[in-house]
Amino acid sequence: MTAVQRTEQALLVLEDGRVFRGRSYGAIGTALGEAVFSTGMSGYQETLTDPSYAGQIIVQTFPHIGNTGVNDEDAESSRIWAAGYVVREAARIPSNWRAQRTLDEELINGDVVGIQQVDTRALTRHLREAGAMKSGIFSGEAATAPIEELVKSVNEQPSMEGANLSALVSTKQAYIVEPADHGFDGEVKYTVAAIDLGMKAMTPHRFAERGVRVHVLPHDASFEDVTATGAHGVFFSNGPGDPATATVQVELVRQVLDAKIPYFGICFGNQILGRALGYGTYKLRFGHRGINQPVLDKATGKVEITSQNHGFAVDAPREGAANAPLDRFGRVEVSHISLNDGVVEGLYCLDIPAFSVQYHPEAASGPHDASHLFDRFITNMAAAKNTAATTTDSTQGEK
Ligand SMILES: NC(=O)CC[C@H](N)C(=O)O
Repeated sequence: MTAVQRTEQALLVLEDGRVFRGRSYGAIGTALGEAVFSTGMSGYQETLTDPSYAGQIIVQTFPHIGNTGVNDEDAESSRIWAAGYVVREAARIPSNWRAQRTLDEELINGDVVGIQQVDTRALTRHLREAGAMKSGIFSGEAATAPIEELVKSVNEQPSMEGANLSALVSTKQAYIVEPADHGFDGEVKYTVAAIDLGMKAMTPHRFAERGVRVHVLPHDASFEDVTATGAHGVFFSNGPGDPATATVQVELVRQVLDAKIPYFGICFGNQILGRALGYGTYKLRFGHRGINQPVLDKATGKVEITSQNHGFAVDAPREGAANAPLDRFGRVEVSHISLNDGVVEGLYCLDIPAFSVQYHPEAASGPHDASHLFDRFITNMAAAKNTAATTTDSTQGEK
């Protein structure tokens, strides 16, 4: 592993004209995206390769990044999806027995432009007050242009509000994740159809290790594609972009709910369930990103420390059960709320087998407090399977 001292000048430019100066990190050139901060103290490899970060420039609040290098096992997808990367101090020499490359090399290999030596505390305070905003990193030749020109190009990029990024990150082809390949050697009893809107690799793994076969389907899968898999339940993944643009997916979820097929959604999948039920979604000022986000489970009163990465949220009433705006779906409860700011972190349907969370129970990286939600989904699938079996038996009996 080579330790390179980087000396090229780099600039981080925000849409409001504020400029932070630093040194280059990773690839040299220009990166445009929405500047957001993440409070995770570890797990930078998983963060960078999480497809939900497409179109975003990540600012790490933890001041020393790259300490444990990068390995071939911890990536959450086949590439870095973050549009750019901002750190205070980049580790020059990683130290970990699993490290295979430096993070600097990995950013260069992925052609991801970064910046180091930035006062990330000042930057985070600014984003916290002013909100996530359009930004750009410019290094090498690109950093020599007049600041007004850089601010202009930052402002000309499309906004995250209204962005539909599912086609960009989703698998082009359906594929199957087999429990046997994930350490499970029992009988496979359940099949899940997982709609990939930018799914992290750990998610199908969490199903497979519990003996659930996962048919991963592209973002535009139809209801027929879903039923053709013989799925006992339908899962919608995390993913980048504005949930207000997920019209195709919202329609599919409504068909799934109408058919009373068990549904489980994570993050984008929570926002899509919210919209399918008739609620709106809105953009948060600066979002929740990190692996130390406290959430209250209202049913048990327990607090889960969770992994999160979202800039939008569902707008639903937080007190008690109420009929969904589309009342054919019956009663809905906001099941989880953020203990930092009261934002909706989960939805639970009382009359149909559907629930979702805004955070990441697959936890890669992050604490495993919420992994029991995968078991809850399996319980819902078991109940639906039993009901189907009983109905079939009694119909046969009547004949
Ligand atoms: N991780 C996710 O699924 C993010 C969902 C959505 N793109 C948001 O920013 O809120």
